[in-house]
Amino acid sequence: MGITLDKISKSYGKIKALSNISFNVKPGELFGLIGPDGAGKTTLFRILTTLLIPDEGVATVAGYDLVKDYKNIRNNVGYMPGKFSLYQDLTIEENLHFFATIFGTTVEENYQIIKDIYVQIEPFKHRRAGKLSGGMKQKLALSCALIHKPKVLFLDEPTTGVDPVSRKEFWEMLKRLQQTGITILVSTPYMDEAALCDRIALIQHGKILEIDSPKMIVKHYPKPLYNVKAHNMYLLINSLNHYEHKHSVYPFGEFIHYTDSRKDFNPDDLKNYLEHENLFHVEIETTTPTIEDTFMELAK
Ligand SMILES: Nc1ncnc2c1ncn2[C@@H]1O[C@H](COP(=O)(O)OP(=O)(O)OP(=O)(O)O)[C@@H](O)[C@H]1O
Repeated sequence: MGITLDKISKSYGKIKALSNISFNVKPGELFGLIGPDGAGKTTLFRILTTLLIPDEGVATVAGYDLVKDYKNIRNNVGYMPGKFSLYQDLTIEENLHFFATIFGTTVEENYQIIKDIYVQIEPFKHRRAGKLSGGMKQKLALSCALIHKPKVLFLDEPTTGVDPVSRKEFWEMLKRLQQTGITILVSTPYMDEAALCDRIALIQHGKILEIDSPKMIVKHYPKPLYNVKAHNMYLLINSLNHYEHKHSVYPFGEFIHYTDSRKDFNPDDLKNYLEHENLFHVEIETTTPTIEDTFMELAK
């Protein structure tokens, strides 16, 4: 029970939030939507969870048509919106019971599905949701999104504003959840999380740039990429930016990621140029593009 989208478009007045979006998420797949703020991720989630109607295009979720079968979609999907979705004045336990009740089920009936996640916040079950840490809110929101045993789970930036340890734990949880057969569509602006998905779609300005597995998506990087290092990073980046043959220059950890506009680029030419610019200890070596490099290049 996956997801299919065919030429979905949506505008808010003059703003084209989504433009001709087509892709499939296979049943049981963990699929990532990767893009910066304003790329259109939330709009896409709201359409797929039947909270917004697209201007154009058709889509199915868990085998149901977005418009015709919207009630079935609502009963069969779990949605964890990016903005906090819980009732702040209700306790952990009350929030969970509330979500179970509106879906016509009970916490006891489906406890097995959330047990792994819920046991971590159960000791605080009488605490109001408004008083929880980011990581605890996130676990509660996920428990609430799962309590009616959905076939498809939508997670909109679930780790934004969450500390690195909780982020890591969250992704371990998602992987375990995936083993139960649920289809997961998750959005994130973090490229390290993209690498943990089965497949990813890179999205910007409402358009899909590329879709592939994290391993294969970097093969879409169109040029040889180089790590460049020298004694003074500030001078290095300035000099590279002024080099007439530069195609792209991005700081990347202890290196600058550099591509050249020429087909017959010889790194020795660049080295000579940089040494003329008074840079010492210049090192240039080829490197493998990351998902972030690929995104930056395709988004140009
Ligand atoms: N209700 C609205 N009215 C007008 N414009 C909107 C509305 N909602 C979103 N937009 C615009 O549509 C575009 C896509 O927004 P959307 O929220 O879907 O992106 P996003 O990738 O989820 O980003 P973010 O993480 O910032 O929410 C943006 O340019 C945004 O400003």
